[in-house]
Amino acid sequence: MTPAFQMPSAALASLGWSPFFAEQIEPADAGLVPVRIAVVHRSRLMAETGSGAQIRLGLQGGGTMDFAVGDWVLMDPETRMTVRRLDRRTVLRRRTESAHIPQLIAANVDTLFIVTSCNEDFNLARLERYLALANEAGANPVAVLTKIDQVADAETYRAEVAALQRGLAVVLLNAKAPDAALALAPWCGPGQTVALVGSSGVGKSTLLNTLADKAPDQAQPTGGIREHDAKGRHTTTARSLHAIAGGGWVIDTPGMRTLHVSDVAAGLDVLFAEITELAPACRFRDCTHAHEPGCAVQAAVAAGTLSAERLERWRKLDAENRANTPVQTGPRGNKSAPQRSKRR
Ligand SMILES: Nc1nc2c(ncn2[C@@H]2O[C@H](COP(=O)(O)OP(=O)(O)OP(=O)(O)O)[C@@H](O)[C@H]2O)c(=O)[nH]1
Ligand SMILES: [Zn+2]
Repeated sequence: MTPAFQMPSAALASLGWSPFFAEQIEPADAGLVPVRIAVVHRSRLMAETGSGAQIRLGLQGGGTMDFAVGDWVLMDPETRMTVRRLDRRTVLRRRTESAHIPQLIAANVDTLFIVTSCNEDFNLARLERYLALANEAGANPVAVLTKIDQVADAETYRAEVAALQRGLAVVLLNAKAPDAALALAPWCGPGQTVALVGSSGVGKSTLLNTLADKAPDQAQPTGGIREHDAKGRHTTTARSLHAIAGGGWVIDTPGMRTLHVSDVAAGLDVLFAEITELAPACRFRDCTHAHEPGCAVQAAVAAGTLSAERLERWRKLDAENRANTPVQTGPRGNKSAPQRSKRR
């Protein structure tokens, strides 16, 4: 009935629609229209339709908690009610200290720009936290190092960051320079969705404004001119989907003070692949790579092929992840930290 389902229009494709979503359409969905969530407010949703306009979506009971910016939903075009959400290709989420349920950050993100500055914010352990999040989400991580104009030796950071994960792309830029968007162009383009994450003040809003090529009156306030609330926190906390000049979509996220890891076991395995791959050679299947005899990981440290600092950072993140991740099954329910996974 709706031609969009048989053959997605160019507009839908440029909005990020792909066979992954088209395959979820069932005969019973005839007449419904796919739209993409652009803003999630407490009690309402705004969506992009592919025609350039945002519309307000109605909800069939329940709040907006289960929706993330970037989600695809099927809408009844007459009532503009949300009928159902399509399965996500990727999903970024984090558990805040107080929340029992992981909070949704963004959905269907192809590339995660992990933004850090070459000055105060620069920290390998912090980058590893974001990498674990990206890996777990299924998004391709790209490390974006800003403020290269403020340090003398920006290039020296490149190799350190690239070594954090196999195949990791690293981009160095001045977020305020007009050519900043050019450096990120390989990951942007029609149908591509990127998200910006990182600490407060590293240049995410500056990059967003460059990418989205916004008129000054529509621009996201940046650190210099931003208002703060009574607690001294930034007031811009909403995340939203913005069109990128030249194609693609960018989702901004509020600056995160501390990213606690949880629910990222698979993400850590990808990040620390060199450790994950050595573990099967350890004598004990549940080796903690700390003091056990016959530990292949400790042997690699002794041989100089694995740095002790890297192993220590793995240990810390792995322990934090286990402590913060509730057990899904088992008689004790959500009470205890999981047992060591059997890696063999
Ligand atoms: N010199 C220089 N200044 C930058 C660069 N990137 C950002 N800034 C400045 O740093 C300050 C903070 O930048 P924002 O873009 O607001 O940082 P943010 O990451 O969006 O911060 P939150 O919104 O709090 O998460 C602003 O004054 C920017 O102008 C850069 O590459 N070089
Ligand atoms: Zn071991």
